Amino acid sequence: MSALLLDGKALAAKTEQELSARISELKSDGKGQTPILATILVGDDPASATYVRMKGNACERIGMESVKVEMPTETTTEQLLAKIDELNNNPNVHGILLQHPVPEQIDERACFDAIALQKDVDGVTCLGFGRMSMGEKAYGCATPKGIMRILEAYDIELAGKHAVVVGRSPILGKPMAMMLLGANATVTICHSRTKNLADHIRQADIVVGAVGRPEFIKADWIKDGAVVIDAGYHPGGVGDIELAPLVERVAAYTPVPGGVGPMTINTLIYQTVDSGEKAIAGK
Ligand SMILES: NC(=O)C1=CN([C@@H]2O[C@H](COP(=O)(O)OP(=O)(O)OC[C@H]3O[C@@H](n4cnc5c(N)ncnc54)[C@H](OP(=O)(O)O)[C@@H]3O)[C@@H](O)[C@H]2O)C=CC1
Ligand SMILES: Nc1nc(=O)c2c([nH]1)NC[C@@H]1CN(c3ccc(C(=O)N[C@@H](CCC(=O)O)C(=O)O)cc3)C=[N+]21
Repeated sequence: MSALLLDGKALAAKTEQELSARISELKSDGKGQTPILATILVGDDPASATYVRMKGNACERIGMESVKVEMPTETTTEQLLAKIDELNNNPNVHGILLQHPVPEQIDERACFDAIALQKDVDGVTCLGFGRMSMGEKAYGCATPKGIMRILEAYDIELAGKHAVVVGRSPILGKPMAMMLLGANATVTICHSRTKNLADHIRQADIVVGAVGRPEFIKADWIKDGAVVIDAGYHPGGVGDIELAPLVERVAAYTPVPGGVGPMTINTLIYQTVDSGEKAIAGK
Protein backbone atom coordinates (compact mmCIF):
# COMPACT_ATOMS: atom_id res chain seq x y z
CA MET A 1 0.00 0.00 0.00
CA SER A 2 1.34 3.35 -0.89
CA ALA A 3 0.72 6.31 1.40
CA LEU A 4 -1.53 9.26 0.71
CA LEU A 5 0.55 12.28 -0.27
CA LEU A 6 -0.74 15.34 1.57
CA ASP A 7 -0.22 17.83 -1.20
CA GLY A 8 0.19 21.22 0.46
CA LYS A 9 1.29 22.82 -2.77
CA ALA A 10 -1.88 21.80 -4.62
CA LEU A 11 -4.11 22.75 -1.70
CA ALA A 12 -2.44 26.16 -1.49
CA ALA A 13 -2.93 26.70 -5.24
CA LYS A 14 -6.60 25.77 -5.01
CA THR A 15 -7.14 28.07 -2.04
CA GLU A 16 -5.41 30.92 -3.88
CA GLN A 17 -8.18 30.79 -6.50
CA GLU A 18 -10.80 31.24 -3.80
CA LEU A 19 -8.81 34.05 -2.23
CA SER A 20 -8.48 35.84 -5.60
CA ALA A 21 -12.25 35.75 -5.95
CA ARG A 22 -12.71 37.21 -2.47
CA ILE A 23 -10.23 39.99 -3.24
CA SER A 24 -12.06 40.85 -6.46
CA GLU A 25 -15.31 41.03 -4.58
CA LEU A 26 -13.79 43.28 -1.94
CA LYS A 27 -12.37 45.55 -4.64
CA SER A 28 -15.80 45.94 -6.20
CA ASP A 29 -17.76 46.66 -3.01
CA GLY A 30 -14.96 48.20 -0.98
CA LYS A 31 -14.41 51.16 -3.33
CA GLY A 32 -11.31 49.59 -4.82
CA GLN A 33 -9.73 48.87 -1.46
CA THR A 34 -7.86 45.61 -0.98
CA PRO A 35 -6.39 44.06 2.13
CA ILE A 36 -2.74 44.94 2.71
CA LEU A 37 -0.12 42.76 4.39
CA ALA A 38 2.90 44.51 5.89
CA THR A 39 6.01 42.34 6.07
CA ILE A 40 8.91 43.36 8.30
CA LEU A 41 12.38 41.99 7.64
CA VAL A 42 15.15 43.03 10.04
CA GLY A 43 18.71 42.37 8.93
CA ASP A 44 20.07 40.76 5.81
CA ASP A 45 19.76 37.01 6.30
CA PRO A 46 19.35 35.69 2.73
CA ALA A 47 17.04 32.82 3.70
CA SER A 48 14.71 35.17 5.58
CA ALA A 49 14.75 37.56 2.63
CA THR A 50 13.70 34.68 0.36
CA TYR A 51 10.80 33.68 2.63
CA VAL A 52 9.57 37.27 2.87
CA ARG A 53 9.78 37.61 -0.90
CA MET A 54 7.75 34.39 -1.29
CA LYS A 55 5.09 35.87 1.00
CA GLY A 56 4.94 39.07 -1.06
CA ASN A 57 4.70 37.02 -4.26
CA ALA A 58 1.77 35.05 -2.84
CA CYS A 59 -0.04 38.33 -2.11
CA GLU A 60 0.58 39.44 -5.67
CA ARG A 61 -0.78 36.18 -7.13
CA ILE A 62 -4.15 36.72 -5.46
CA GLY A 63 -4.30 40.44 -6.27
CA MET A 64 -3.59 41.57 -2.72
CA GLU A 65 -1.17 44.34 -1.84
CA SER A 66 1.82 44.00 0.41
CA VAL A 67 4.19 46.59 1.80
CA LYS A 68 7.68 45.53 2.58
CA VAL A 69 9.46 47.11 5.52
CA GLU A 70 13.19 46.45 5.65
CA MET A 71 15.23 47.48 8.67
CA PRO A 72 19.01 47.27 9.22
CA THR A 73 20.73 44.60 11.34
CA GLU A 74 21.55 47.16 14.07
CA THR A 75 17.87 48.04 14.64
CA THR A 76 16.97 48.36 18.33
CA THR A 77 13.92 46.94 20.08
CA GLU A 78 12.59 50.49 20.48
CA GLN A 79 12.92 51.23 16.78
CA LEU A 80 11.16 48.02 15.82
CA LEU A 81 8.41 48.65 18.38
CA ALA A 82 7.91 52.13 16.93
CA LYS A 83 7.55 50.67 13.44
CA ILE A 84 5.03 48.08 14.63
CA ASP A 85 3.09 50.81 16.40
CA GLU A 86 2.97 52.82 13.20
CA LEU A 87 1.63 49.80 11.27
CA ASN A 88 -0.91 49.05 14.03
CA ASN A 89 -2.21 52.61 13.65
CA ASN A 90 -2.30 52.58 9.86
CA PRO A 91 -5.90 51.76 8.91
CA ASN A 92 -4.80 50.61 5.45
CA VAL A 93 -2.71 47.77 6.88
CA HIS A 94 -4.70 44.65 7.76
CA GLY A 95 -1.99 42.18 8.64
CA ILE A 96 1.55 42.37 10.04
CA LEU A 97 4.23 39.72 9.59
CA LEU A 98 7.44 40.10 11.56
CA GLN A 99 9.88 37.60 10.10
CA HIS A 100 11.58 35.37 12.67
CA PRO A 101 14.39 35.34 13.69
CA VAL A 102 15.27 38.98 14.36
CA PRO A 103 18.87 40.00 15.23
CA GLU A 104 19.86 38.95 18.74
CA GLN A 105 19.88 42.40 20.40
CA ILE A 106 16.16 42.72 19.71
CA ASP A 107 13.56 41.47 22.19
CA GLU A 108 11.61 39.37 19.71
CA ARG A 109 8.87 38.43 22.16
CA ALA A 110 8.18 42.07 23.03
CA CYS A 111 7.98 42.92 19.33
CA PHE A 112 5.68 40.00 18.47
CA ASP A 113 3.43 40.98 21.36
CA ALA A 114 3.23 44.58 20.19
CA ILE A 115 1.32 43.45 17.08
CA ALA A 116 -2.38 44.32 17.45
CA LEU A 117 -4.50 41.17 17.86
CA GLN A 118 -6.70 41.99 14.86
CA LYS A 119 -3.58 42.37 12.66
CA ASP A 120 -1.78 39.29 14.02
CA VAL A 121 -2.41 37.25 10.88
CA ASP A 122 0.77 35.20 11.46
CA GLY A 123 -0.49 34.19 14.92
CA VAL A 124 2.62 35.08 16.90
CA THR A 125 1.30 37.05 19.88
CA CYS A 126 0.93 35.59 23.39
CA LEU A 127 -2.62 36.92 23.38
CA GLY A 128 -3.49 35.13 20.15
CA PHE A 129 -1.79 31.94 21.36
CA GLY A 130 -3.62 32.07 24.68
CA ARG A 131 -6.98 32.69 23.02
CA MET A 132 -6.42 29.88 20.50
CA SER A 133 -5.39 27.54 23.33
CA MET A 134 -8.59 28.36 25.20
CA GLY A 135 -10.70 27.74 22.11
CA GLU A 136 -11.44 31.45 21.61
CA LYS A 137 -11.27 33.21 18.27
CA ALA A 138 -7.81 34.24 17.10
CA TYR A 139 -5.74 33.88 13.95
CA GLY A 140 -3.69 30.71 14.17
CA CYS A 141 0.06 30.63 14.04
CA ALA A 142 0.74 30.22 10.31
CA THR A 143 2.75 26.98 10.17
CA PRO A 144 0.74 24.88 12.65
CA LYS A 145 -2.53 26.33 11.36
CA GLY A 146 -1.43 25.45 7.82
CA ILE A 147 -0.82 21.90 9.03
CA MET A 148 -4.30 21.77 10.61
CA ARG A 149 -5.78 22.96 7.32
CA ILE A 150 -4.00 20.16 5.41
CA LEU A 151 -5.23 17.55 7.91
CA GLU A 152 -8.77 18.92 7.60
CA ALA A 153 -8.71 19.04 3.81
CA TYR A 154 -7.73 15.37 3.69
CA ASP A 155 -10.26 14.37 6.38
CA ILE A 156 -7.57 12.99 8.68
CA GLU A 157 -9.25 12.01 11.91
CA LEU A 158 -7.66 13.53 15.02
CA ALA A 159 -10.11 12.91 17.87
CA GLY A 160 -8.75 10.26 20.22
CA LYS A 161 -5.58 9.83 18.17
CA HIS A 162 -2.17 10.04 19.79
CA ALA A 163 -0.22 12.92 18.29
CA VAL A 164 3.47 13.31 19.08
CA VAL A 165 4.92 16.75 18.34
CA VAL A 166 8.70 16.89 18.29
CA GLY A 167 9.70 20.49 19.04
CA ARG A 168 8.18 23.17 21.26
CA SER A 169 9.17 26.46 19.66
CA PRO A 170 6.85 29.45 20.09
CA ILE A 171 5.81 29.61 16.42
CA LEU A 172 5.68 25.93 15.62
CA GLY A 173 5.77 23.09 18.14
CA LYS A 174 3.93 24.73 21.02
CA PRO A 175 0.97 26.13 19.08
CA MET A 176 0.86 22.89 17.04
CA ALA A 177 0.38 20.90 20.23
CA MET A 178 -2.42 23.20 21.42
CA MET A 179 -4.21 23.01 18.07
CA LEU A 180 -4.07 19.21 18.06
CA LEU A 181 -5.35 19.21 21.64
CA GLY A 182 -8.16 21.52 20.57
CA ALA A 183 -9.05 18.95 17.92
CA ASN A 184 -9.29 16.29 20.68
CA ALA A 185 -6.07 14.43 19.97
CA THR A 186 -4.07 13.08 22.91
CA VAL A 187 -0.85 15.07 22.64
CA THR A 188 2.73 14.36 23.65
CA ILE A 189 5.27 17.16 23.24
CA CYS A 190 8.93 16.16 22.90
CA HIS A 191 11.95 18.47 23.03
CA SER A 192 15.71 18.47 23.52
CA ARG A 193 15.44 17.23 27.13
CA THR A 194 13.06 14.38 26.30
CA LYS A 195 14.35 10.93 27.22
CA ASN A 196 13.73 7.92 24.98
CA LEU A 197 12.49 10.03 22.09
CA ALA A 198 12.20 7.05 19.75
CA ASP A 199 9.90 5.24 22.22
CA HIS A 200 7.53 8.22 22.34
CA ILE A 201 7.47 8.50 18.58
CA ARG A 202 6.73 4.77 18.23
CA GLN A 203 3.42 5.38 20.06
CA ALA A 204 2.29 8.04 17.61
CA ASP A 205 -0.70 7.83 15.28
CA ILE A 206 0.33 11.28 14.08
CA VAL A 207 3.92 12.54 14.17
CA VAL A 208 4.83 16.19 13.65
CA GLY A 209 8.54 16.80 13.07
CA ALA A 210 9.54 20.36 14.04
CA VAL A 211 13.09 19.90 15.31
CA GLY A 212 15.18 21.93 12.89
CA ARG A 213 17.70 19.17 12.13
CA PRO A 214 17.82 17.44 8.76
CA GLU A 215 16.28 13.94 8.84
CA PHE A 216 16.73 13.77 12.59
CA ILE A 217 13.62 11.64 13.10
CA LYS A 218 14.42 8.19 11.77
CA ALA A 219 11.99 6.19 9.67
CA ASP A 220 12.18 3.14 11.93
CA TRP A 221 10.89 5.18 14.91
CA ILE A 222 7.56 5.60 13.12
CA LYS A 223 4.88 2.92 13.20
CA ASP A 224 3.11 1.50 10.15
CA GLY A 225 -0.04 3.39 9.24
CA ALA A 226 0.94 6.63 11.01
CA VAL A 227 0.27 10.10 9.60
CA VAL A 228 3.59 11.88 9.14
CA ILE A 229 3.83 15.66 9.07
CA ASP A 230 7.26 17.06 8.33
CA ALA A 231 7.44 20.75 9.20
CA GLY A 232 11.20 20.86 8.80
CA TYR A 233 12.83 22.61 5.93
CA HIS A 234 16.51 22.53 5.05
CA PRO A 235 18.56 23.42 1.99
CA GLY A 236 18.38 20.67 -0.58
CA GLY A 237 14.72 19.98 0.06
CA VAL A 238 15.10 17.79 3.15
CA GLY A 239 12.85 17.89 6.18
CA ASP A 240 13.25 16.86 9.81
CA ILE A 241 12.02 13.31 9.12
CA GLU A 242 13.69 10.56 7.14
CA LEU A 243 10.79 10.26 4.70
CA ALA A 244 11.92 8.06 1.82
CA PRO A 245 11.64 4.66 3.58
CA LEU A 246 8.22 5.61 5.00
CA VAL A 247 6.35 6.23 1.81
CA GLU A 248 5.37 2.57 1.44
CA ARG A 249 4.15 1.94 4.95
CA VAL A 250 2.58 5.02 6.51
CA ALA A 251 -1.02 6.17 5.98
CA ALA A 252 -0.19 9.68 4.80
CA TYR A 253 2.70 12.13 4.74
CA THR A 254 3.60 15.67 3.76
CA PRO A 255 6.43 15.85 1.21
CA VAL A 256 9.34 18.26 1.48
CA PRO A 257 9.16 20.48 -0.46
CA GLY A 258 5.49 20.87 -1.40
CA GLY A 259 3.89 20.00 1.94
CA VAL A 260 3.89 22.26 4.97
CA GLY A 261 5.83 25.22 3.48
CA PRO A 262 3.27 26.30 0.88
CA MET A 263 0.46 26.01 3.45
CA THR A 264 2.34 28.28 5.88
CA ILE A 265 2.34 31.03 3.28
CA ASN A 266 -1.21 30.24 2.26
CA THR A 267 -2.44 30.51 5.84
CA LEU A 268 -0.77 33.89 6.23
CA ILE A 269 -2.51 35.32 3.16
CA TYR A 270 -5.79 33.57 3.97
CA GLN A 271 -5.87 35.16 7.41
CA THR A 272 -4.91 38.55 5.91
CA VAL A 273 -7.88 38.33 3.54
CA ASP A 274 -10.12 37.51 6.54
CA SER A 275 -8.73 40.51 8.43
CA GLY A 276 -9.15 42.76 5.39
CA GLU A 277 -12.75 41.67 4.92
CA LYS A 278 -13.52 42.49 8.54
CA ALA A 279 -11.96 45.95 8.29
CA ILE A 280 -13.13 46.90 4.78
CA ALA A 281 -16.49 45.19 4.44
CA GLY A 282 -17.32 44.87 8.14
CA LYS A 283 -17.70 41.08 7.78
N1 LIG B 1 7.77 25.08 6.47
C1 LIG B 1 7.56 26.10 7.25
O1 LIG B 1 6.67 26.88 7.03
C2 LIG B 1 8.41 26.29 8.43
C3 LIG B 1 9.42 25.42 8.66
N2 LIG B 1 10.19 25.55 9.77
C4 LIG B 1 11.20 24.50 9.98
O2 LIG B 1 10.77 23.70 11.09
C5 LIG B 1 11.87 23.28 11.85
C6 LIG B 1 11.72 23.73 13.30
O3 LIG B 1 11.67 25.13 13.33
P1 LIG B 1 11.51 25.95 14.69
O4 LIG B 1 10.43 25.38 15.50
O5 LIG B 1 11.46 27.36 14.29
O6 LIG B 1 12.95 25.60 15.34
P2 LIG B 1 13.57 25.92 16.78
O7 LIG B 1 15.02 25.73 16.62
O8 LIG B 1 13.04 27.19 17.31
O9 LIG B 1 12.99 24.76 17.70
C7 LIG B 1 13.43 23.45 17.59
C8 LIG B 1 12.76 22.59 18.63
O10 LIG B 1 13.26 21.27 18.49
C9 LIG B 1 13.70 20.80 19.74
N3 LIG B 1 14.88 19.94 19.61
C10 LIG B 1 16.14 20.29 19.26
N4 LIG B 1 16.95 19.24 19.30
C11 LIG B 1 16.20 18.20 19.70
C12 LIG B 1 16.48 16.84 19.96
N5 LIG B 1 17.71 16.35 19.84
N6 LIG B 1 15.48 16.04 20.35
C13 LIG B 1 14.22 16.52 20.50
N7 LIG B 1 13.90 17.80 20.26
C14 LIG B 1 14.89 18.63 19.88
C15 LIG B 1 14.06 22.03 20.55
O11 LIG B 1 13.94 21.72 21.93
P3 LIG B 1 14.21 22.78 23.12
O12 LIG B 1 12.97 23.61 23.18
O13 LIG B 1 14.38 21.91 24.32
O14 LIG B 1 15.42 23.55 22.73
C16 LIG B 1 13.03 23.04 20.06
O15 LIG B 1 11.84 22.98 20.82
C17 LIG B 1 13.10 23.83 11.11
O16 LIG B 1 13.55 22.80 10.24
C18 LIG B 1 12.56 25.00 10.33
O17 LIG B 1 13.29 25.24 9.17
C19 LIG B 1 9.97 26.54 10.69
C20 LIG B 1 8.96 27.43 10.51
C21 LIG B 1 8.12 27.40 9.35
N1 LIG C 1 7.12 35.18 11.70
C1 LIG C 1 7.46 34.14 10.95
N2 LIG C 1 6.49 33.39 10.40
C2 LIG C 1 6.82 32.32 9.61
O1 LIG C 1 5.91 31.62 9.11
C3 LIG C 1 8.20 32.02 9.37
C4 LIG C 1 9.15 32.83 9.97
N3 LIG C 1 8.76 33.88 10.75
N4 LIG C 1 10.46 32.59 9.80
C5 LIG C 1 10.95 31.52 8.96
C6 LIG C 1 9.96 30.41 8.80
C7 LIG C 1 10.18 29.55 7.59
N5 LIG C 1 8.97 29.65 6.82
C8 LIG C 1 8.74 29.00 5.60
C9 LIG C 1 7.70 29.35 4.77
C10 LIG C 1 7.51 28.74 3.57
C11 LIG C 1 8.34 27.76 3.12
C12 LIG C 1 8.08 27.15 1.78
O2 LIG C 1 7.15 27.50 1.09
N6 LIG C 1 8.90 26.19 1.33
C13 LIG C 1 8.69 25.52 0.05
C14 LIG C 1 9.95 25.47 -0.78
C15 LIG C 1 10.57 26.80 -1.00
C16 LIG C 1 11.75 26.76 -1.93
O3 LIG C 1 11.52 26.61 -3.12
O4 LIG C 1 12.87 26.88 -1.43
C17 LIG C 1 8.19 24.11 0.26
O5 LIG C 1 8.36 23.60 1.38
O6 LIG C 1 7.64 23.55 -0.66
C18 LIG C 1 9.38 27.35 3.94
C19 LIG C 1 9.56 27.96 5.18
C20 LIG C 1 8.12 30.51 7.43
N7 LIG C 1 8.62 30.98 8.57
